[in-house]
Amino acid sequence: MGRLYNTSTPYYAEAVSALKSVFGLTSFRQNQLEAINATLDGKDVFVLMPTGGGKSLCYQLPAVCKTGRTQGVTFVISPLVALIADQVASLREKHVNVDCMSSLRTVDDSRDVMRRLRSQQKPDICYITPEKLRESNAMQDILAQLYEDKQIARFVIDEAHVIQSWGRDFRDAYAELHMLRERYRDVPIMALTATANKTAIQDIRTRLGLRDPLCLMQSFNRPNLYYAVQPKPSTKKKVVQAIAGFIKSQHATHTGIVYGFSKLECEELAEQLRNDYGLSAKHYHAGMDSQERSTTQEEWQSGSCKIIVATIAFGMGIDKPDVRFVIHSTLPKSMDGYYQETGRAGRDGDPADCILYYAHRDAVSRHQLINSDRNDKGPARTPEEKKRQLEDLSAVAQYCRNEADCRRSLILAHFNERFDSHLCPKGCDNCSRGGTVFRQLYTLEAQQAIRLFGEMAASMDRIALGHFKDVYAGRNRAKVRESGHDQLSLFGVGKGVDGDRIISAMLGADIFAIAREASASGWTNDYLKVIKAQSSFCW
Ligand SMILES: Nc1ncnc2c1ncn2[C@@H]1O[C@H](COP(=O)(O)OP(=O)(O)OP(=O)(O)O)[C@@H](O)[C@H]1O
Repeated sequence: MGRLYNTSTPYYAEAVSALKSVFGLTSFRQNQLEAINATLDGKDVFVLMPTGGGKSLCYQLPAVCKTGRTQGVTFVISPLVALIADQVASLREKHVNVDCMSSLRTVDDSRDVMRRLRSQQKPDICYITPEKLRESNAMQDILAQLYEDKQIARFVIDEAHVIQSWGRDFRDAYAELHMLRERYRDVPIMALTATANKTAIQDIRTRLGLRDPLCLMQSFNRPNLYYAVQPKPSTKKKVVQAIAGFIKSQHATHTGIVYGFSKLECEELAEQLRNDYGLSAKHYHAGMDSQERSTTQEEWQSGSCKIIVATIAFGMGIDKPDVRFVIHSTLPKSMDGYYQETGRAGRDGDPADCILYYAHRDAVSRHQLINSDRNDKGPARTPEEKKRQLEDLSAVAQYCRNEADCRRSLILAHFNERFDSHLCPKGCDNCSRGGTVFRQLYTLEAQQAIRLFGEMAASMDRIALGHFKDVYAGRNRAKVRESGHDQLSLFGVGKGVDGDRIISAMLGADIFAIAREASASGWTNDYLKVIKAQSSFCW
């Protein structure tokens, strides 16, 4: 559907008029008009737009139009009550007739909304959480009646990626949304998300039963974001020092987000940034009560607190335009997650920094955690979940270890988008370094490391990582002498090369693996294992 064709639809005049009079905007952004025209024409639509791209307008605007093929209420299924509250407040300021059903509403409020849905003064938009939709029988009755009266204009599934069972934001009530198509066959559906690769898109389409949808996708490139990966210092104290140093030197007066892994880590990090470095930082995680969380978020949103140190519980629906930096103190769970989290920076289009601190030890602990049966989200992981989480981890670790390729190209490749790295001059650490990247084959060194491992394994059951590195590098340590490994024919075979990097890259390529074991005294030891041999090896 071309742009010209879009302006000649029967819906265009009303859409432009509403854009100006209701939303106070002057022009459509990429794909907005296409989405609006298609849904007003009764078609299913799938919208994939980067965070901050303007997805909300794609369904809010048609909801106030009267010329569409389908009439009545636009139901918006949205996963977060806080997000719903923000959207409702902002629409009410624009005098849009909007209601919502969520756990934040009192029983009386909900009754009121349902009464209005049954009356002649129906809202144009009704936001609802998937849980409320599933659990309320009264709501089901209302929907059935509205459907019979042809008074449902469309269903909108916001943050549609939540429907994927393996997704990190998965909610089981989302999985049941397939019933919308089954029960209300003629009602058009619009699904929107900012995070989906090809498989995920197909999955969302199938799960929602979309019928020949108009798929609107656009580049995921965020040209104003600078991406960099920094080596993570070896102690907690030095990590805080590095983060504080970066903020103080580059963003002393700016707003930002620091993502940490655990609730405790976030609390400690925020406290140290505050007490030791005088920065205006507060923590945020799912373990806080909802009042405390919304107060912290409000303080950050209003600018009275500059830095939020958070787990990934902080994010979905954040619409603060002037976030100038997003720091990851440890590696994110997946490339999808990384894109989403960094996407909260620079929504106003001005430059912003995305810095990730990477240490191989973090990847090892995460690997260990996924393989263990502990799961922070409740029931133990299924084998399929484990596999997918390990794949996600491996993709992120590979991204972090890559010191040669354009980071923007790597990120966009994850969304199956080709990006010419020449268009990223100094837009990431790897492109900023300039010069020519030499790729060198290290097949021989890797093969020798595997052979050395074999020689050592003949006289030792479990080979500690540190010990292996010493023997590979030919270090004359007491432990090496005691084990007799200084007498092996391959002792010191990695002397002339950067052994740490070769071994770490072999770990990343799943040639080696680490088994972490706790000793009786509570210390943990990392032991090396060989997983597979590789025919060629380079970085
Ligand atoms: N056509 C437009 N012209 C100017 N500003 C717009 C337009 N459409 C949307 N915006 C603005 O862009 C910002 C982001 O829009 P919106 O919140 O809909 O993004 P989003 O795609 O839903 O992002 P997220 O995935 O993070 O929720 C808002 O401040 C909105 O007012």
